[in-house]
Amino acid sequence: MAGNYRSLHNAQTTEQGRLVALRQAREAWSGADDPVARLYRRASTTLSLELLLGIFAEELACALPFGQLVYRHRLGHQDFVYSTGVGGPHRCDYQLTLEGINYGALCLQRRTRFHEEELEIIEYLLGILICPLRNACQYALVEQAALTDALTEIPNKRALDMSLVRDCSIDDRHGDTFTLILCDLDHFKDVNDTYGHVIGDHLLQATARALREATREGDSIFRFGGEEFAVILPHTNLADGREVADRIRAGINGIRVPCGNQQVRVTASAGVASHRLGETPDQWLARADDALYRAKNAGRNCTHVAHIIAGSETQSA
Ligand SMILES: Nc1nc2c(ncn2[C@@H]2O[C@H](COP(=O)(O)OP(=O)(O)OP(=O)(O)O)[C@@H](O)[C@H]2O)c(=O)[nH]1
Repeated sequence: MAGNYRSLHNAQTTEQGRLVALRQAREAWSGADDPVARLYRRASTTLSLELLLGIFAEELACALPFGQLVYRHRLGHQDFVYSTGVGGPHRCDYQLTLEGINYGALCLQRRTRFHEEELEIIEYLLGILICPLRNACQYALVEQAALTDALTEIPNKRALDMSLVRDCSIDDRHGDTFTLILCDLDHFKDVNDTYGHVIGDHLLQATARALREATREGDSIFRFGGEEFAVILPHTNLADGREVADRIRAGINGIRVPCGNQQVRVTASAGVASHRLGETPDQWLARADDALYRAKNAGRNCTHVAHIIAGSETQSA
């Protein structure tokens, strides 16, 4: 009995000792104020690549002076670039890999050369960065997939909604002109019914390419619904937006999808609306949709614009 009590007592003492040691280790770690402990702590607080690299740059700057940090990585179908500071003639480059997978390239530059012990510090801190960096890259890919249409590989309706909100507020704050084009393939149901969904899918993919070709780098294209696409043109007024819509429609008219001994082709209708100050994303979208509706009613294969004349809204072909 006495032996049992002693071993129970010893076990409790050991448990308590472990707990105290863990507590002390945790307090020492969370209270430590060196770049290594801080980088460990801070890097685990975010899945944002941009924030993570900002944290890394801050902690690295506490450990050694550098002029510029540039990080580049191809994430899915987008290039991600983070850059901070001003460069110099001396540089060190790192290819960041974990378990054989590439997680981008990081380059540090400054005016004086890097010493051996400084390179060791950089490599040590990169060793801490790599796991959180992998998590952030994977998160960015998931986020990208959630905003991308799987068939056409262009941004989807969710991405359009986010863009409309952002562009409305930029216009309201800075008076920048944004024009929205809604573009819908004509009688697309007939294409599917006559030639099958696979041909329909090829046409949708070719339409996304035609949109890309007819627009500029700074313009944004989206698959809005089944056979409906949207384009947002920054710094563009209604008249120029209309021209772009016609160029897009001409591009779509030029698509030929081979099916047996036939070439399947399609036309498109478009509705164009420029954002008005104070207008909500839904109101802006509704005006473009209304213009598109009128283009369809006018016989399709044409562009209609929404605009205001003396306080009342009219459409023009
Ligand atoms: N192949 C294919 N078809 C799709 C996809 N998404 C939607 N559709 C088809 O697009 C067609 C849209 O038909 P409607 O809304 O009647 O429009 P429409 O036939 O183009 O007629 P209008 O727009 O009035 O000219 C339907 O047959 C949908 O099945 C897709 O991802 N792939």
